[in-house]
Amino acid sequence: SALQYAALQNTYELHETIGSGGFAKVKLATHLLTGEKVAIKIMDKKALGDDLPRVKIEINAMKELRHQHICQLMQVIETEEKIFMILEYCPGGELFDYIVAKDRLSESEARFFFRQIIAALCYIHSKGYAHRDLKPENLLLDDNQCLKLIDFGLCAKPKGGMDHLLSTCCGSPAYAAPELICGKNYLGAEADLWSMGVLLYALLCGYLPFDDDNINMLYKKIQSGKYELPSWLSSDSISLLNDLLQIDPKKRITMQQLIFHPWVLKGYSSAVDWQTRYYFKDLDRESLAEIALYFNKSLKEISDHIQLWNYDFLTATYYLLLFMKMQGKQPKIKPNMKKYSQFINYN
Ligand SMILES: Cn1cc(Br)cc1C(=O)Nc1[nH]nc2c1CN(C(=O)N[C@H](CN1CCCC1)c1ccccc1)C21CC1
Repeated sequence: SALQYAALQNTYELHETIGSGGFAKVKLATHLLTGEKVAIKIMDKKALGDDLPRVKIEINAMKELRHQHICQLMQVIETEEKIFMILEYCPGGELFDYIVAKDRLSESEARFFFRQIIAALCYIHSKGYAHRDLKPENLLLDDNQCLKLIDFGLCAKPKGGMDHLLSTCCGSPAYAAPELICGKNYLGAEADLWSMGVLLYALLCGYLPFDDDNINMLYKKIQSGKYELPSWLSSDSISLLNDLLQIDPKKRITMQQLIFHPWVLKGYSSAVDWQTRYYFKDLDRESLAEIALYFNKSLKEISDHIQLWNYDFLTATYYLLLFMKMQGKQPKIKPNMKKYSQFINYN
């Protein structure tokens, strides 16, 4: 009911549900000040139970990660019963559905997407995180064929850095690395690279390399490391799949080798440009000025507030104005929203 979401009053207008998973649902919404679409992930704290720590892990990770191929977290609202995560809206839906609709992708289209996936994971690993739940359902398309990675609820940031061993067995079985499913300690980055191999196979073939309705049979297939090579696969594709789907993580290709692999470079003049294009050293003055004007505050007051990055309504407004600018739109606050300014308590 409308009352349930008092926390979003005067700031977002909610529309239809666009996704529902176990303990959460995602609704399309409009950020009223800019008119921009956002996706709001709504979780009930009671229903979450002992999954609540996973949400905190996801929120803390997403606050640290800013990259053109990661779905941007813009605001977090916590009430007695609910947690709301306001995230970037991706109007293209899941990569999973895109592959299903096309049956399978051509080698060049698979390469176009796989280079984006490499960029996202290379960036995440460089920040000390492993995603651990890579699959086409967790890669969304925006409105110009760009992929955005989501669902960081299973990610790990080992205390001792990326060469620190992990032990939790998690993620989706069909994408899980052999060392992960047999309970050994493993390195997050190496497990992500295996999942990238499964993902690449899914892009190129339209089905999974290891699949079985019986979980134990599935595990045996994964641990065998044997998978079918359909006739349409090129020898370059076969060689890259072989490098990624190595059962022994120490024989598996590393991220540094992957970004220079011949298959990844084929048809491109440069290696994967994995660094983030989001520049936050200095804040964007035009966006700050727009906010200062609207709330009748000084540029310095707004700039100091945004620098706190406390993921309140102002943080979301700043992100959205910045994204509008990146898309070549005027970063403007809608004039007819003037009447709301006195109601909006933005933190
Ligand atoms: C499906 N779809 C179709 C169109 Br058109 C747009 C979308 C769409 O979902 N767009 C979209 N933009 N931003 C988001 C989404 C979906 N979305 C999601 O976070 N979607 C995930 C999807 N997971 C994949 C495997 C299990 C659940 C989700 C997580 C919990 C509950 C429901 C959904 C965000 C918020 C980040």
